[in-house]
Amino acid sequence: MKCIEEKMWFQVESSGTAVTLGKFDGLHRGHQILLDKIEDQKKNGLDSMVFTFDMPPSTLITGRTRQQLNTNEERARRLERQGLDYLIVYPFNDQVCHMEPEGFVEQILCGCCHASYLAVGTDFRFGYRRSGDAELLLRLASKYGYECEVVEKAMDGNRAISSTYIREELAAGHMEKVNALLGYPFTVSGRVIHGAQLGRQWGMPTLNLQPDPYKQLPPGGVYCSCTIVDGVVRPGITNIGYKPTVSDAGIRGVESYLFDFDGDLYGKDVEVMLLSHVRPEHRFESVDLLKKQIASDIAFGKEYFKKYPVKSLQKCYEII
Ligand SMILES: Cc1cc2nc3c(=O)[nH]c(=O)nc-3n(C[C@H](O)[C@H](O)[C@H](O)COP(=O)(O)O)c2cc1C
Ligand SMILES: Nc1ncnc2c1ncn2[C@@H]1O[C@H](COP(=O)(O)OP(=O)(O)OP(=O)(O)O)[C@@H](O)[C@H]1O
Repeated sequence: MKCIEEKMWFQVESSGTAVTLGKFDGLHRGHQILLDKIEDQKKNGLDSMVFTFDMPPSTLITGRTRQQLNTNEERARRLERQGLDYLIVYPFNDQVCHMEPEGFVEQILCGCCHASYLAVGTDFRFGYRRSGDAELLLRLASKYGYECEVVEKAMDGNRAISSTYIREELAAGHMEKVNALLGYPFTVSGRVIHGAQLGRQWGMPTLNLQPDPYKQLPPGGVYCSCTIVDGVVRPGITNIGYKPTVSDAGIRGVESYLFDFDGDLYGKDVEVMLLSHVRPEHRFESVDLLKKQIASDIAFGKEYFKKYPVKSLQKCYEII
């Protein structure tokens, strides 16, 4: 996958691209319909392209930085695994903000990206004050020589699936719902760092991650999880939080105990899939009480995985 980041003017080598546009935070089931559309255009000799911005457009306008379902790195990695040819992470600056919609189509989509096919959802907006929409893209199609497909929103009952909807469910810790809306398990990725090594002394070595500050996490607590280590999906149990019983550093981390695993993971890049909320994190009166509780969390997790098909997660990881 070719990634073009932070460049306002460029020319892709491809002579014709199939492009989908938007923020694509989460790459949820609705986004997946558009991704399938552009991949399908490969049969017509086009290269697939996702055109997105380096930060959500609302950030520049509201001045607030919102946490995301995916970090930009996670989004890029996922798209690359899916076989995308081009990822454009366009700078979202004042000049772009003030661009008229037709100018954007002519200069950027056609001029820089060589778009021959566009796929967007019905509510797609672009250009100055969001004045461009899917209808305009359809109207300009013959003038600029591209084909445009406008896709109906994928629904969950009577609510459209959107990144906003999924962020709400994630904030409530409803992992089953989050994962159903995404179409794959929500993951937190990071490099394994050193913890206080207490877990090892308790006979329960754990891997610790320091998640990206812009990554939205579910509420602190214990989750049944699977961790991808060197491409292998391993079941376990994860605590997200501050370890208040043993630490007052106030640093939120992600910590996983992998069942039936023994190995040195320091420095490795891993991904933790969060599958089901078990309980909130507590400050215990003593370390002994915490250890007892963790033993019971582990027993609970092992029971969970007797019912949950880990094999399907391995498959899901290999497909995406
Ligand atoms: C399944 C699980 C549940 C945990 N629950 C809590 C908790 O409720 N409260 C807490 O203070 N720490 C909790 N912890 C964090 C422990 O305090 C931590 O694992 C221990 O201090 C070892 O940390 P270390 O990796 O830095 O050595 C939990 C850890 C795991 C793996
Ligand atoms: N449920 C859906 N079904 C089909 N297409 C969708 C769906 N949701 C978004 N899209 C389309 O995917 C592209 C990227 O969407 P984008 O990420 O900007 O929106 P979103 O998921 O609705 O996020 P937000 O909640 O932040 O508005 C757009 O073309 C959009 O119209």
